[in-house]
Amino acid sequence: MVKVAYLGPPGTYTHQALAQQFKSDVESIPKESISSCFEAVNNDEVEYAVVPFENSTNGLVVYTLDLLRDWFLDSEPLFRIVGEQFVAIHHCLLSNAGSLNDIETIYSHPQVWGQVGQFLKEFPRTYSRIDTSSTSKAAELVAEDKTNTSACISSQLCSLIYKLPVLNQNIEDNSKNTTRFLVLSKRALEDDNEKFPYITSVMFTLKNDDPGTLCGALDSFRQHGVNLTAISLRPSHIKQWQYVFFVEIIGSERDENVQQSLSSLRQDCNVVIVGSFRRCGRYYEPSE
Ligand SMILES: O=C(O)C(=O)C[C@]1(C(=O)O)C=C[C@@H](O)C=C1
Repeated sequence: MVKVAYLGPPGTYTHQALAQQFKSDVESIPKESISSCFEAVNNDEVEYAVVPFENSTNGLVVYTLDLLRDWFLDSEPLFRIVGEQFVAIHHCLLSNAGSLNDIETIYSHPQVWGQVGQFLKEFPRTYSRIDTSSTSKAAELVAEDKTNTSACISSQLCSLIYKLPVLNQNIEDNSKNTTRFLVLSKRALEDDNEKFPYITSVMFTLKNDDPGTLCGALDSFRQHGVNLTAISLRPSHIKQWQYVFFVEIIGSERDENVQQSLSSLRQDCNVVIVGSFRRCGRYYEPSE
């Protein structure tokens, strides 16, 4: 039986990502925050943790990016990103209210508001918006509310778990709305799908701010024929206006051209490899 931590309580989209990744013989352990998922994997309470990383409509989950920076920038922990999952995200409005006109408060996770902008713009009345630690926490709160004037934006699964009627479904702006999740662990996942490429996730800071340093850093990948597919940045928290850059490249850290590109990147940058893992097949078809 493998123990896996996830952002709880039960019914989150992260819980669905976990179920997609670990099909049997799994003990799912809900945590109150993404940061407790990192801690659980670091202190061996669990073998794996699943955390949200980015959404196709609303972008990066900055909490996760900041945790990666905080755990990896100074000291490399024993765990890494060992896999990814993609979940097709279809949001519902759940409530015990008789109609939308009775709803005074809507609860959801902060990542969600930007995914359902159109639905909320057309909402028939004014309401207060309250952020929760997850979409299922929102459902838990609405289920406990005896006034029947609150609603949550959560998954269809939450309607079953928390016994809340679905007032509206598929309220996401984009029908292809998808969230990407990361699997963290001290040990690799079984590598069973050789037809998909490897992805390597790298974090770096610049050693100096001379003209061309950042450009040269990125050119390390081009020089060695490595496909750089994503770049994001966060404040480094070391020095004012210094950034930590997160990049993703196609290829395994064991590939010769990846190793060469990383050694040329190291000339002007402090570099940390955050993970090197097989691309998940759902990247191509998230609802498969
Ligand atoms: O609250 C949840 O259900 C989560 O799993 C978190 C989360 C996120 O952080 O992006 C995951 C998917 C959705 O994009 C909305 C929320």
